[in-house]
Amino acid sequence: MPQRTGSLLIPLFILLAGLFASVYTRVLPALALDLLPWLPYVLACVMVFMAWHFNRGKVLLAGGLVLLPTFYPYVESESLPSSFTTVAAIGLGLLLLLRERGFFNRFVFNRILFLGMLVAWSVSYEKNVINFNFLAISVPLLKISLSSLLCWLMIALTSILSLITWWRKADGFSTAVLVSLATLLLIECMSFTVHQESAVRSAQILVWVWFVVAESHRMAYRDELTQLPSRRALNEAMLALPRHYAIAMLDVDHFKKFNDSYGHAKGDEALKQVARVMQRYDNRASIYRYGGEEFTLLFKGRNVEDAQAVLEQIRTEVQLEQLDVSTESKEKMVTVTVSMGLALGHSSDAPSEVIKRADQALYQAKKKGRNRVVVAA
Ligand SMILES: Nc1nc2c(ncn2[C@@H]2O[C@H](COP(=O)(O)OP(=O)(O)OP(=O)(O)O)[C@@H](O)[C@H]2O)c(=O)[nH]1
Repeated sequence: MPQRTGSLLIPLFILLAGLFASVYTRVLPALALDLLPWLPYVLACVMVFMAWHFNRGKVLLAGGLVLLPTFYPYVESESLPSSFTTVAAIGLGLLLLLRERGFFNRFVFNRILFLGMLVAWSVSYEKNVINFNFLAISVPLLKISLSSLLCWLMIALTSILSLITWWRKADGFSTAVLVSLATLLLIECMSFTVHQESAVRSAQILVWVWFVVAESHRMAYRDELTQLPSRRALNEAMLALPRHYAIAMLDVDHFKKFNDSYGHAKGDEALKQVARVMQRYDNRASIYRYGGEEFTLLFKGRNVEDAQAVLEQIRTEVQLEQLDVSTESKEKMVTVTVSMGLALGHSSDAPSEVIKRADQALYQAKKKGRNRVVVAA
């Protein structure tokens, strides 16, 4: 499934479930109806707890921002959108530009101060403490005030920014921001009752709870450098292998020398490049970073038959990829090569034994001169 579609699937499902639930709020028993308006706040507490537990300062800020419009009562339609919704939208957009710096530190404090300043401006404006008369004039044709037009323009700009960010990254955070913005606009534009709004807003907060859970899972099971599944994911996959499978171990040749010659950062780039080549074949094999400069490819079922051919293709493609190691004084492009060992497994074999045989075959490939694939006997 393409990454973009995949990233949207669960957040959209949560939002749709919230919308679906909002239709049925009428039939809820009286007690549930009394409790429903509190649900977003309870979920927000869960969100803040998880943000603290997983050290996610941006999630803490997002929690405050999505609740912000609830602190100001619904305003008349002619002054749509409320400045609180505008601040919430701008704040969510700004979060996309900021780096995650943890939950409790001076960065988060400064960010809260900045958002607090925006909120103070909004309150002052909505309560007529500050008054810009020219913002009240009506815009010809659109029949809305200049202030409403400016708010809409800022929301539109933020939405475009988040759409572009999501399109480029398709990561959990940009998806949560995008779905949150869509929910803010829905709540702003639809005439929801208090209970319907609570149901939809609860879904909006659940999207963030989902983000923290999914992100922690990703951190546990993905390798940070290459973004490939990690050794932990491999260990779990080994517990549910089919009857026929094959395991290949891949190792970058002379990698210590590469690091010593061009530096650790270039070494990291080389590892990412090798990972990218292997990912071209992720429909034929599951690919994992085993550790260091070693990777594992797991072939299952019918893919076992052409495992060797796939490994040969990977080997060829890796050595054709150029890597720029230029310095200020000298331009230089280099290539790396990889060696691989392949072992076939059967239901009677312990997977750890198959990995061991693949490792021995890899050792043979190194001994025979590297840049080759050896199949275990
Ligand atoms: N840049 C970078 N280097 C790494 C990483 N993980 C392991 N290494 C380096 O990979 C090198 C592995 O070297 P060796 O195991 O001696 O093997 P080699 O130099 O690849 O030689 P052969 O395997 O015999 O071809 C070590 O220098 C590690 O520091 C990493 O994530 N990034």
